[in-house]
Amino acid sequence: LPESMVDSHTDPSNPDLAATVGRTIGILGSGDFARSLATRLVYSGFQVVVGSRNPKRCAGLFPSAAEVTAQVDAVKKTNVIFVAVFREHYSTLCDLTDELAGKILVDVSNNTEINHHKESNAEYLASLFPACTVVKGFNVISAWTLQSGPRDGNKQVLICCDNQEAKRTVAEIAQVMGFTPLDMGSLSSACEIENIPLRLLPAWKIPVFLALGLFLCFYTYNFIRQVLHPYIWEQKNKFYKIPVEVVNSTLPCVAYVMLSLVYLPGVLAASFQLRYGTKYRRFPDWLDQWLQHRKQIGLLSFFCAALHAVYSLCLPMRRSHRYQLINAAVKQVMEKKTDAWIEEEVWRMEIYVSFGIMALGLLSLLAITSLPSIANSLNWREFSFIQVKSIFAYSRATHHRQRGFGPAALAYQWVAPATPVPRWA
Ligand SMILES: NC(=O)C1=CN([C@@H]2O[C@H](COP(=O)(O)OP(=O)(O)OC[C@H]3O[C@@H](n4cnc5c(N)ncnc54)[C@H](OP(=O)(O)O)[C@@H]3O)[C@@H](O)[C@H]2O)C=CC1
Ligand SMILES: [Fe+3]
Repeated sequence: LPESMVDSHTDPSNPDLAATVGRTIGILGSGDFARSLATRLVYSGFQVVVGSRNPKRCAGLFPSAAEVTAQVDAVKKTNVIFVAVFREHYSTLCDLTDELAGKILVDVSNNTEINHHKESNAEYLASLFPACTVVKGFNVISAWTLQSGPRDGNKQVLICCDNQEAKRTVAEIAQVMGFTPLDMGSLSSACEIENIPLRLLPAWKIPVFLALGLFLCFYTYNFIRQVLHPYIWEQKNKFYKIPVEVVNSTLPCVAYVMLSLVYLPGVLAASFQLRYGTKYRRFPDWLDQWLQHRKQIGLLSFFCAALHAVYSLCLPMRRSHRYQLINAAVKQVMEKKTDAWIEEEVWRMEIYVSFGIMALGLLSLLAITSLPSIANSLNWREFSFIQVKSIFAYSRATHHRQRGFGPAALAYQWVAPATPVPRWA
């Protein structure tokens, strides 16, 4: 599992860090990534030397503090070299084999497809230059993030390498640049790191399909009840309900089922542990998966509830509603009734709306506290206070305290994952 390398290096008076600044860093390539990297390195206090096949042509594109020369010259001047070149062109660097021997090569490359090649780009580079130490890193950072600085955008730089010393050096450089290095272990993790920028919201796939499936089921049911049934049995044309009313009665159904699916796996996990009498036994895979998707399911539930609130607010805006109101008024006049007030109906509606607003408020609180930046600012008790006690009775909490912070306690949470995952996931 990834272990943050930050802790041992956060001290700004760290002599290792001080030694990194002022050091010369080499970059091979003069493309977008190389330019952004050079800019950031120069800002961070490093000497930069860029090795290009055509130094004259591209020198103007780099900050003036960076030296742009031929590849061979650049390589000779430094021990740490970022290879900002595409994998397909790695073999053209083989002319530099002698000059590169014994140096640290940082592979920053990405692929266009998941598992496109048999071996990762970094392992391929290492096989081309066996006398070098290859470190994988920085590929999860875009050229844009490098240029604009780590203030906005992803801060974590995932690093892996077989050599601890080289990995430490690159981690220190990343840290001086303002990024947060994250140790991902040996070079065999490179494949995993290279796949990260290519993944499309991996944790959201199942929850989104679940929400869509539920929506489809409930929509069909509501459509049959509110539109098809009156049409067939009473010959009433209620097709105008399709875009707003049917959708609006479907959304809360989806929201409720999704919310119950957030809490159900926790109960199942607790029963599982009670049944086996231990918290040290792994949950079955399906339950583990389910536990890990609770945050996304919860946020989608909140999304449906919020949409329902907006739809409901807009109901009286519709023309159909206006016509119905006028028709009812006309009918009332014809019947010579002057007062349509029904006390019971009035109270029902007032209480209904009030509860709806409060429910949405509570759900917003759950959703907001599940965001990592906010969840991190709460301690365990505060977090469980909001996540658990706002939903469950107090007795649950005493149960947590007896069982400690084991998976059973986690199981009641909306967000705490069953297995720790790196923040970017
Ligand atoms: N752009 C981005 O946001 C990111 C890019 N990366 C990675 O960084 C690397 C570089 O990307 P990027 O800068 O965008 O790409 P570019 O196409 O802009 O630059 C590639 C550079 O490679 C150099 N090069 C060296 N040998 C060759 C060769 N034989 N044929 C062609 N070019 C060669 C060229 O520099 P010269 O002519 O001076 O030798 C060229 O400028 C890639 O591996 C990419 O996956 C990773 C993360 C983000
Ligand atoms: Fe409602």
